[in-house]
Amino acid sequence: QFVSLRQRILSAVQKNATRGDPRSVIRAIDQFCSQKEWAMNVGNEKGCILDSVVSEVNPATVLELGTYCGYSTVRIASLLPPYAKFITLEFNPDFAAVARQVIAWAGLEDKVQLVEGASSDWIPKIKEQFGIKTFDLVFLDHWKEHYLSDTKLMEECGLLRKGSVLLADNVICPGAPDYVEYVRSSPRYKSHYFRSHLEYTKAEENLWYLGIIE
Ligand SMILES: O=C(NCCCCc1cc2ccncc2s1)c1cc(-c2ccc(F)cc2)cc(O)c1O
Ligand SMILES: [Mg+2]
Repeated sequence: QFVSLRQRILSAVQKNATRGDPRSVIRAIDQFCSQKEWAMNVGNEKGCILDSVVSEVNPATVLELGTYCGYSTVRIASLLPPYAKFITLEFNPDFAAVARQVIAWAGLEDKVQLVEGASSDWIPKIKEQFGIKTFDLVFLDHWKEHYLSDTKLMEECGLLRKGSVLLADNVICPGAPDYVEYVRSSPRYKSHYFRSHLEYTKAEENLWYLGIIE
């Protein structure tokens, strides 16, 4: 019968990755997506940039918007200090179900809280639900047309502080032009981009780095 792409990604992890070894989980997904079928994981090229930003920020609190199969969730969680609080939001319950199993296979289920639902519903509830004051790092990889509205919502909810870092995937492809325009023209942000390519392709892409300065 029909097996969904996300199920095939999970099977590739369970077949080719070692339980409790996050790097082998990442490698298994990248091999599957570059050799068998494209999928919208952040991928290894942008993933290495993500790793370097996580390592540099060394965040105590992290929010990921858009879990998908948990590929970037595993990359981030494997680099966090033991006391860190990491929340990842996923809207699609089928993606969330696969991501939970991928995160568990990597042995990182205790480092991440996967929350199902829409970012616009959850962002206003994070402070009281999870006892988090502000986020040191936010990785935006969900609906591209919600990057701007959700960034403004996080500001309004007091979830961002001076020094918070926002890292956004896909600002070129599929693109988040209103977000880029807003953050580039705002005095509150120091922004720059990392040149890269769309996952598993040669298409031009950037990761957009944002530092909150006020
Ligand atoms: O749409 C993308 N990613 C978001 C999926 C939306 C899932 C959501 C999560 C969530 C959580 C909380 N609230 C609301 C939401 S909505 C995406 C698409 C491409 C792409 C690139 C070229 C193509 F030809 C075709 C697709 C590449 C990427 O790296 C992506 O990230
Ligand atoms: Mg993406």
